[in-house]
Amino acid sequence: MTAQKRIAIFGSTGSIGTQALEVIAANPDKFSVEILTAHTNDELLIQQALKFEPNMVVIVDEKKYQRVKDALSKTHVKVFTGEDALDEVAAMDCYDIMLAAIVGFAGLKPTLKAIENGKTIGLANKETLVVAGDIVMRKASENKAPVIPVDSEHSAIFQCLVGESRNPIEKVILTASGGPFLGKKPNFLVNVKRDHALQHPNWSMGAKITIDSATLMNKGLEMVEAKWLFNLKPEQVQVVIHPQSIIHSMVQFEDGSVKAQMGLPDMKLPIQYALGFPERLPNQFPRYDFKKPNTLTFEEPDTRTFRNLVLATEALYKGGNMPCILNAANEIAVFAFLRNRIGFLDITEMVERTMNKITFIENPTLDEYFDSDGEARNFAASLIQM
Ligand SMILES: NC(=O)C1=CN([C@@H]2O[C@H](COP(=O)(O)OP(=O)(O)OC[C@H]3O[C@@H](n4cnc5c(N)ncnc54)[C@H](OP(=O)(O)O)[C@@H]3O)[C@@H](O)[C@H]2O)C=CC1
Ligand SMILES: CC(=O)[C@@H](O)[C@H](O)COP(=O)(O)O
Ligand SMILES: [Mn+2]
Repeated sequence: MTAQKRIAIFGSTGSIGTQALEVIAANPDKFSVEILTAHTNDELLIQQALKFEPNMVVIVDEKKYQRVKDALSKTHVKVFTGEDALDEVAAMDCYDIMLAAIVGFAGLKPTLKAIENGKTIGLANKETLVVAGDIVMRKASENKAPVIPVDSEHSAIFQCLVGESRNPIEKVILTASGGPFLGKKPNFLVNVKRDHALQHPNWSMGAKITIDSATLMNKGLEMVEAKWLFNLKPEQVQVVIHPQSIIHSMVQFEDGSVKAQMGLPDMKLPIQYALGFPERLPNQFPRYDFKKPNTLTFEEPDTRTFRNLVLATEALYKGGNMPCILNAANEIAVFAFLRNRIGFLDITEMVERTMNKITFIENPTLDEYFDSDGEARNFAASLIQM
């Protein structure tokens, strides 16, 4: 019997984090939970800690610390608080695999810390690679820290590449559902509100990524993520709309052969695959039924309407700090849209204006990525007050 893998879930109270805990609960002989972290959701963190009895938890919001500490006082769970605590526990010896499931730029620093300590990373947080993919992948290689994708498209590509290490990739084809506004035009999109944009047709996810799917920025971020994970040139990354989300992505090899990974849209599968890798673990997840009449369709993205895909492609080709700028502006814009401060189409407008404003750096240091992120956020935020 193989030893239990010791898991640290950064972002345990989110959509990915809670599904990861379901996977772990179903496989107690395979996994133990050592670290759980949350931003502000003290109640769920406490419940999770009482159930899984990790070594330690982090509640980033210092106002919630005492509540968590009191609630766990009769357990052996150590409680930490503050942003720096994420980096500190990421450097600890008590775990083997970090599931990087914090949303946004905030996930970058703890993930880098885990990489510097040679941990295996199950990477859900795509923003980490969008912001500083060159540094993250270089450090991962220097520290022999495997990065196993959790994002469904990248997990699909990773699965297609198993056993193909000698065979160059011609291109990868990322599938996109098209989101809730597939087929809609700007005259419709100008009026859409957050509640409609939060209705993803196939996946149940956190709010930020759900809005990104509706604007197609999610696929733009995933293009950059794919470049770094699989060491691709920008022209080797293609996007196709596949509204059913059954094919999770494809790899085309030099002989023209295309491999696809398929299944029902359920994030528990890529989460379980990353935690269990290289083993495939049995489970009771629902299966795709080929006997049911189903049509799988593919179409070109409408980039005249969903211009985020154009902006992200520009950032992908330009490189340097441009994807970091794109990401920062997008995070500010999505946050503002979720609070009804700006309209749906303003998201793209804000990202474009920020990309045109912030100084381009071809080979940024980590500090310069942090500076670019801060400058882009400030500029994007200044556009909201207008
Ligand atoms: N959900 C999905 O199906 C998929 C998600 N991903 C990616 O995975 C990541 C997580 O997504 P998802 O689970 O949907 O997000 P959620 O919003 O559901 O969860 C985010 C998690 O991060 C924590 N968090 C938020 N802000 C901070 C912060 N500033 N510092 C520390 N922790 C923070 C939250 O804590 P709290 O609850 O306390 O606020 C929560 O635990 C994203 O990068 C997303 O793009 C990729 C593919 C699919
Ligand atoms: C589940 C997952 O990986 C998401 O990134 C999903 O792919 C979003 O759907 P879209 O294809 O609509 O962006
Ligand atoms: Mn995805």
